[in-house]
Parts: sequence; C-alpha cells; structure tokens
Amino acid sequence: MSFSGLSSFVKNLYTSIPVVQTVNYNELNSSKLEENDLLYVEKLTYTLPNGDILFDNLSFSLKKNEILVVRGKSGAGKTTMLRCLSQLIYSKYNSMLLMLNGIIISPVSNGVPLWRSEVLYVHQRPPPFEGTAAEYYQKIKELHFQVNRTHSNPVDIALLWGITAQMWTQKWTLLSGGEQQRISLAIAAACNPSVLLLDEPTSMLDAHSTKLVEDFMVKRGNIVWITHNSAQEARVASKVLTLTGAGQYEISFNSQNSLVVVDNLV
Ligand SMILES: Nc1ncnc2c1ncn2[C@@H]1O[C@H](COP(=O)(O)OP(=O)(O)OP(=O)(O)O)[C@@H](O)[C@H]1O
Repeated sequence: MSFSGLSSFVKNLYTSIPVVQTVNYNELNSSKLEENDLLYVEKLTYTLPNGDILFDNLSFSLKKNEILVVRGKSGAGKTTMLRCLSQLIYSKYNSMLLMLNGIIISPVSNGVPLWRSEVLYVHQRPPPFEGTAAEYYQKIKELHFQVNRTHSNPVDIALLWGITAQMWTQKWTLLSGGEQQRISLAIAAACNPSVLLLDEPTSMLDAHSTKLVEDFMVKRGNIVWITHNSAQEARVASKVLTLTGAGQYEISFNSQNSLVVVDNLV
C-alpha cells in the first residue's frame, strides 16, 4: 500500500501553515477557570501577513456539555480560530487551558501532542487517503499521541449515521463526500477527545444524516462547531460566537431558540 495518502493526511492534520507571527506563550493561572469550565481561552489574536486582523483579544470558555457555535461570514477567520485552538497553527497570544479529569493542562506545560489529542480538530473536507476507511482509522490509531488512548468503536458510531460495516472495507477515494465526512466524524468521536472542534461537519450531508449526526453530537457535547446554517445553529448551540469582522466578535446565548446578545467583549 502506498503511504502517500497517509503522509498527505498527516501533513494536512499536523503541520502548520507558515507561522506568520511571534508566539507569546503566556501560561495562564488556574484561577482563571470558573466552575464547569472545560476549555478556557484568553486573548487569542491572529493577524494575517498583510496586517488584516482576523480576531483580536478573543476570550471565551466552553463549559462542560456545551456546544459553542462559531459563525461569521466566509473568510472571517473561523477555521483559523479552530486551528489555533487545536495548536495546528499558533495565535500571537497563545493562552488556553483545559480541565481534564480534574487536572488543568495547557499546551505550554503538557505539550502540543497531548493538547491536540484532547482538543481535536476535524477538517471541513476529509483529507485524501489511498487505502480503505478501516486502514485510515488504523493509521490514526498508530499516531503516537493516539496509541495509548482508549477509543470507542468508530464503526458502531458511524452505523448510527447510516455507514455500514462494509463501507469501511471500501477504498476511501471511492466513498462519497458525505460518507467520508461521517466516517471522519465517527473516527474523531471514537478518539474520545475532551473537546471536538468541528468545521462545518455536515456540509456534505442530506437532512436526514445531518439530523442523526446532530443528535449524537448534542448528546456528546463539549464541542466548538462552525456552521453557516442558522437552523442548525438554533438546534445545537448552547452559545454562539460571532466573528463580526476587523477582529471584533460577540458572544450570545441560545435561549429557547432566540439568541440574546449578552456580551460584546470588544
Ligand atoms: N497563513 C495565511 N496566510 C494568508 N492568508 C491566510 C492565512 N491563513 C488564513 N488566511 C486568510 O484568512 C482568512 C480567513 O480564513 P478562514 O479559513 O479562517 O475563514 P473562514 O471564516 O473559516 O471561512 P469559510 O467560512 O469560507 O470557511 C481568509 O481570507 C484566508 O485566505
């Protein structure tokens, strides 16, 4: 089997696009965490090489079981933000904490590999791979920061979403975009990260499959979820982070399907 697909996959997942700014590793004090905080992020700032500010002093927390929806117009910086959260690229002010089984971890103290396995980014478009779906999962399990993790069975998860066991033996490239998307999501969920970062996770799915995935993810919680779909946002969001442009943002809470802006932190 050729590993070029895997190498491209791993490259895609775990190497950065060029770092365009000096990273300021400020270790946060655990006193920043409030009750039930799972992920705490402070002053995330990202400036493009041309000087455009994507987000500036972005601070928020994800509490246990919450789903934080991220929205904003195309190019607002949503994917870049998720990639910063997973330490695939680095924000200028790189300060975040995770509460893991009562222990506080950070990328600075505990290392980026552990952080990435706990704050797991799922790509908007499934990456290329030359083997079968089962081989794709096998390679992920062999990545050094997944080897010692307890995984759930992704086949069982994907079955809930209409992916048959037989599809796992199918060549990855022959699967439809929606099948690849569901399998990628099932694998990510099976890795049992503390936080899932989902980048338009149902963009290739029909309404029925979308609902099945949403139901599973809402039960799971602990997700930062990019969507352009306001109906989906209303169904899944506990709160909403909107990148409003020029580095600004606002956070609102989803209360009985009506969004009330409670905090404009800029
Ligand atoms: N390293 C980089 N160098 C130059 N431009 C970059 C870099 N990284 C991101 N960008 C630009 O930053 C902007 C934000 O990109 P990003 O993918 O985060 O947007 P998005 O909000 O997720 O968009 P969409 O909704 O279309 O997926 C885009 O204009 C993109 O071209």
